[in-house]
Amino acid sequence: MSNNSIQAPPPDVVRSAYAELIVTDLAASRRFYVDVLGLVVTYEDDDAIYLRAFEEYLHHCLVLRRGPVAALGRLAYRVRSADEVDAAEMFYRELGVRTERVPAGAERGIGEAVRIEDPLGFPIEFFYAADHVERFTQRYDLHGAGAIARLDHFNLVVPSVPEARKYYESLGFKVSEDIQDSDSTVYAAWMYRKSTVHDVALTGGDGPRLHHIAFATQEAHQLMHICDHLGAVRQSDRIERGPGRHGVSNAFYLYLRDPDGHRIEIYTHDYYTGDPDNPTITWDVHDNQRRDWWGNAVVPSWYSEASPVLDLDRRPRPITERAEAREADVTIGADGFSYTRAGDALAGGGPVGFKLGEQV
Ligand SMILES: O=C1C=CC(S(=O)(=O)O)=CC1(O)O
Ligand SMILES: [Fe+2]
Repeated sequence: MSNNSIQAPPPDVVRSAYAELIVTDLAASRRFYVDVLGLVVTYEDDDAIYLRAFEEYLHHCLVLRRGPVAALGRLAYRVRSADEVDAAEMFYRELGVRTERVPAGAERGIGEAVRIEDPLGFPIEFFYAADHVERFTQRYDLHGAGAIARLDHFNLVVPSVPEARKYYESLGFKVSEDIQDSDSTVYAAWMYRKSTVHDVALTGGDGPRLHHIAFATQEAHQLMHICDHLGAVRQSDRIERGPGRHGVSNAFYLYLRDPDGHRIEIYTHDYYTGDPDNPTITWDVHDNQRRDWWGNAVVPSWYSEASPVLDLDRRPRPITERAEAREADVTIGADGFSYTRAGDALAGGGPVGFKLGEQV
């Protein structure tokens, strides 16, 4: 995919702004996202629930829409002005991907927008105008102990991380961190427009698929409360990975699976990346602490499972297999208890690379 011939400038993306998830049981999803996660309902009807987090004043950051098959309906980036919606239309028409202009209200609470099937196969919307609603930042009378502050990022499963990185760099995103190995295979990358570690993460795998949507909290104890709440309602099986401390991003993290299996990350305390010379951190795929700073295992489902994505006609996108090595196949760190340091030779000729003995 070459962008050499593109004349039109890319849209000025501010941040990841909302996602639309297709869910098969709206009531069950409501019990998870509202009753457990505590997201605020801006609007709901029989077909959809519009949710926002406590620091947000736009109409929603998440749309749960009832449908026959659980999938990603749309990811939306907010751009800096109405003119940038025009820029998005010009940029993508020149790029030659499917591009549609939709009127204000095509999505409740959102103004005029441009929707595309991006070069990576994802359904993306660029918008500026949106309804403002009450911001509950200091409505501590409404916050639960697990209060979620805002939407933070999207994590996308893509067959080629370098190809996806090049596309997002053409949109002005910069890389904060990535995971490589000694032959320069790239397994993952984190890219940003807002001044944090990422708005979008690229995870090497069969795609296009949605790996997860992440929400930020102010404090780590809010993640713990969500775990305690899930335990109290006997839904601890919604906890897939964590809580723990990431190596990449340094964020405290928790991964949950919603009633349809969509993965949701609750995430806090990453770091500032806003200076122009913010350095990129590259992790070795064999570093046991890259994905969990404490060296805890990454459960296999975290590498293998993700949500299918729909095209603009709401049909599931075909999946392309990753051609390069897969992290779960090559890593010797933070995955199913393997744990080795370069040059290790365990005493007594035992298996090299297992923490606490071989567990899988
Ligand atoms: O947001 C993230 C930050 C870090 C990590 S990792 O597991 O530490 O690589 C995963 C993640 O992409 O979900
Ligand atoms: Fe994440």
